[in-house]
Amino acid sequence: MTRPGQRLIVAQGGEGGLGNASIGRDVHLSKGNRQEEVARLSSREPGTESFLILELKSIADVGLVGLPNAGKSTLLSALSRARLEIADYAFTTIRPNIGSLTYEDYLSVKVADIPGLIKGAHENRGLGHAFLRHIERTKVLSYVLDLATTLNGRKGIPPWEQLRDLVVELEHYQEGMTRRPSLIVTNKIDEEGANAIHEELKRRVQGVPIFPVCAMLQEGVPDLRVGLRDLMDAASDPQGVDLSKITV
Ligand SMILES: Nc1nc2c(ncn2[C@@H]2O[C@H](COP(=O)(O)OP(=O)(O)OP(=O)(O)O)[C@@H](O)[C@H]2O)c(=O)[nH]1
Ligand SMILES: [Mg+2]
Repeated sequence: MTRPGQRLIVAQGGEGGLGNASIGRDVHLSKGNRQEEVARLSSREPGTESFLILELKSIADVGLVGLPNAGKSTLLSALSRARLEIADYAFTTIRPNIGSLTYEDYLSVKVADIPGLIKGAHENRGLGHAFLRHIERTKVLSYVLDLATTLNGRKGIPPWEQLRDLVVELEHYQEGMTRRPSLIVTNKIDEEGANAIHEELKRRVQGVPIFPVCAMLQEGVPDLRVGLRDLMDAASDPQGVDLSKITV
């Protein structure tokens, strides 16, 4: 069900059968005749039964995907008025958050922040990839990459590998999912050395727009808002991320 007020019959009521109440009190029948009359009035088709498992799929326009700690929740807070839990450890977000981004012409775009994905999520590593159902129907994907994972001697996953891992996981979840209009957000551009990593990412990844931001200080966020809007409106010729266009 995808629209408010939508109706769906999940179990059909029975046909006929008027019940005892339909036999007037003033009708005097012998016991035998009464039973016959009750049977006659009650007999028709029984209703159907069904057992339902309902699964909620959030409906958002933009889905933020990224490794844990990339800054997805910080970015959603910067884009919208959502106030979210943000912390310096993996898997801070354990359920999806939705925030609204409103443009000057009052277009409101819903952005979903889901728990971080890691390589092997489709084999249930990390929190698994069940959360991807919440971004299954988004129009636009925004990959949030962390520029700081290898700075200051850290031994994290460089952003181009983060991107490749995310694309692989999304494709495992649903083939063709990464073909929808996409952009890349390179976060933590404020960190020393992040600019060079951002430049390297631009050399290694072709075909989708890349927006450097510092989600924490909301820098680069206005340009990102415009970029998201362009993809929503399909202003240019939007593309998804193509694995063959990532050099790792
Ligand atoms: N230097 C810097 N740190 C940032 C920036 N944005 C977020 N952070 C920090 O990165 C850490 C993770 O931020 P979150 O927004 O919780 O990251 P997340 O991607 O939602 O993480 P999960 O919910 O675990 O998947 C926090 O300590 C943030 O303060 C940024 O622009 N610059
Ligand atoms: Mg989070």
